[in-house]
Amino acid sequence: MLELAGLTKYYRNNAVVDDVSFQVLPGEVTGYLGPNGSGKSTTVKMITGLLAPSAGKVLLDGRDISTDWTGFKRRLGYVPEEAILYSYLTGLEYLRLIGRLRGLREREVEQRANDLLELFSLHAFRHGAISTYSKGMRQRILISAALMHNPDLLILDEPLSGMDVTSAQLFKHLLDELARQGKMILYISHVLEVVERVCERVVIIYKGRIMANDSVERLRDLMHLSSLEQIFSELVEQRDLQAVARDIATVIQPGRV
Ligand SMILES: Nc1ncnc2c1ncn2[C@@H]1O[C@H](COP(=O)(O)OP(=O)(O)OP(=O)(O)O)[C@@H](O)[C@H]1O
Repeated sequence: MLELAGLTKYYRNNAVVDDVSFQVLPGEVTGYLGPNGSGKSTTVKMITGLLAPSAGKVLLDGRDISTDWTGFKRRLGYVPEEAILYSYLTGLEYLRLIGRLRGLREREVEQRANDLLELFSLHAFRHGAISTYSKGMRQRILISAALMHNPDLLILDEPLSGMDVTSAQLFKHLLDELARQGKMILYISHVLEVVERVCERVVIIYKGRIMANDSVERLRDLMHLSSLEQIFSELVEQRDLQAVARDIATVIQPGRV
């Protein structure tokens, strides 16, 4: 089990992640949902070791991950929000590189890289440079790379961005399958409909604080609302979007300055 315990990050005197605690259980896809700027990526950066927390800790199976980064990273598969890839490598070369860095045996590297490329419909493009790939293809390469070493913890930051409908459906089935195998999966998104379809449990964050942590079903029951979108707008203060849209349209009018 992955556990966040009182995780906090201050920038200057401002807590952008404020006492965040929740668990990611094996066999479940846990959604981490919040609007832009709510603190999702900052939380993920603390889990993956890219940022040091101001307070709190992250535990994997009861052990503070900062006491054994190497052991933790061996168990982690991470799909970052921004695709940072060696774009001059081909898809196959990239997966080989990742497999070797992950310490897989050469035969395993070849087998898994080719199998994943095939299953993600990238095999025909395996000898093309990643720089020539579309956004959706890059995303599928990133997901393949995260799966190469068969991690038991997966952290996926907006993994569907740029993916077409078929790839997205395949990905949803894949998450179900990986959860059934007992993996821990944390799925970060600001897209409500996606989280609702993909996750059993959802943690909602707003302005750095947890607003809700429950199963999608229970949240619906509690709030007597049918969709996560309605629940979300109940939980977090919504700006008057129409008024903001009107203001934007007004400020760009000629003759205002
Ligand atoms: N290095 C930094 N210095 C100061 N403030 C920061 C820094 N990084 C992030 N923030 C602020 O922290 C808050 C949370 O940002 P974060 O990127 O975690 O949000 P998010 O939920 O991931 O948003 P998005 O959905 O847009 O990716 C934002 O208000 C952001 O401006």
